[in-house]
Amino acid sequence: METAIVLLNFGEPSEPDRDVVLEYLTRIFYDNASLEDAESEEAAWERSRELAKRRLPGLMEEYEEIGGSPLQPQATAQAEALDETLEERGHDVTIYHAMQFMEPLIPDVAEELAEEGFESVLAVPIYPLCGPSTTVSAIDSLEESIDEVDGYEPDFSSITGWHRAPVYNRIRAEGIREFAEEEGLDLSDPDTAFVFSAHGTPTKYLEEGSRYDQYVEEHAAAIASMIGLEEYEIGYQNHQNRGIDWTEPETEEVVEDLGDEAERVVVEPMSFMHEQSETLVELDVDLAEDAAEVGLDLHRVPVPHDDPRFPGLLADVVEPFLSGFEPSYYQLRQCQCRDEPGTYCFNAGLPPEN
Ligand SMILES: C=CC1=C(C)c2cc3[nH]c(cc4nc(cc5[nH]c(cc1n2)c(C)c5CCC(=O)O)C(CCC(=O)O)=C4C)c(C)c3C=C
Ligand SMILES: [Fe+2]
Repeated sequence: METAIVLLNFGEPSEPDRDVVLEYLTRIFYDNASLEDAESEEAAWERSRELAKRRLPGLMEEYEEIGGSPLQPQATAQAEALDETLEERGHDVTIYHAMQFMEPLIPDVAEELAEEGFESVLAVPIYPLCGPSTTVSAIDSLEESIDEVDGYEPDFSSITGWHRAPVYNRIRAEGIREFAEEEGLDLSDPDTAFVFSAHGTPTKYLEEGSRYDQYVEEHAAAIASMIGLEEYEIGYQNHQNRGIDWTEPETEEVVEDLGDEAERVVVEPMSFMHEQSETLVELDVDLAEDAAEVGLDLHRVPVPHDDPRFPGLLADVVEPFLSGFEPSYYQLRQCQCRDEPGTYCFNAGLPPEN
């Protein structure tokens, strides 16, 4: 029985093309339409187009600055590396990658899976920290798209949160250590501040039960203790377009406040497994400028998208599904963020907050 593994990503335009970026933004806003109370689906699309038009000039500027996003080639390389690793391990499997908001779009990939007739499909979102608008929404979208294909009913499973996988933590911790060494930084120097920067999320999603902020906090604590960091800050990169509340504090504010305390700041972009506008522009350009204004040199840790251990980590995570043994043998358990049959993660045992 051949299995398809679908690596799910956010997607980002490879070229700064206005029409493409407008459509990309419209899809993102529509996917998050539940943040507001639209009266109908048509009204939700209308509102998404309005928000997209408003956001377009700013985002175009970002893509022009970097000549388009490198996310797509990096995601393709990850899929190829996983393919090779699984082949070396003797698994008969085909790897796809699908994007929530850019081609190859999830519904198109679902059609392809049906045409090829895979009997089993495993969805693996490449988001290190499970969240409702990314991990959960991407899996929902793939399962719904498969359901919509007439007469196609493969076994469907998915893996949501994998930030607790030990190898992943080692990749991030060693990445920080190596970067500090290369840049000649002493992370224990009181003049060197450290900030974990996470993509933010609307607080409405947390109120509805997402544990994203807790994952951010526990992962930052684990990495800090692996690298012997006693003091650090967490900041969120927010996308406030609708006048609703997002996670606090913002990375920008955190860095501005550090101006009185340190000479430099090291920033770890903990939410990402690809370089993209959030790292290459929001951090490397905009945040570096904000930091300079308060007298801080900013050093941004690179995203370990091509770490040679990453394909092995993904292969370990998917192995029970390919070999037919019980995923709980590897501590994978029923996911609580997506409480659907066949959805597994490493996070189910999260202690309740307070
Ligand atoms: C490659 C680009 C992006 C990644 C990866 C990404 C990850 C990510 N996003 C959220 C939560 C939200 N993001 C939202 C909007 C949004 N995100 C990106 C890009 C990436 N996000 C863009 C271009 C946009 C559009 C808005 C903008 O200002 O640029 C939203 C929706 C907000 C809304 O509808 O009002 C959410 C929610 C998380 C948690 C995450 C994790 C890695
Ligand atoms: Fe986002």
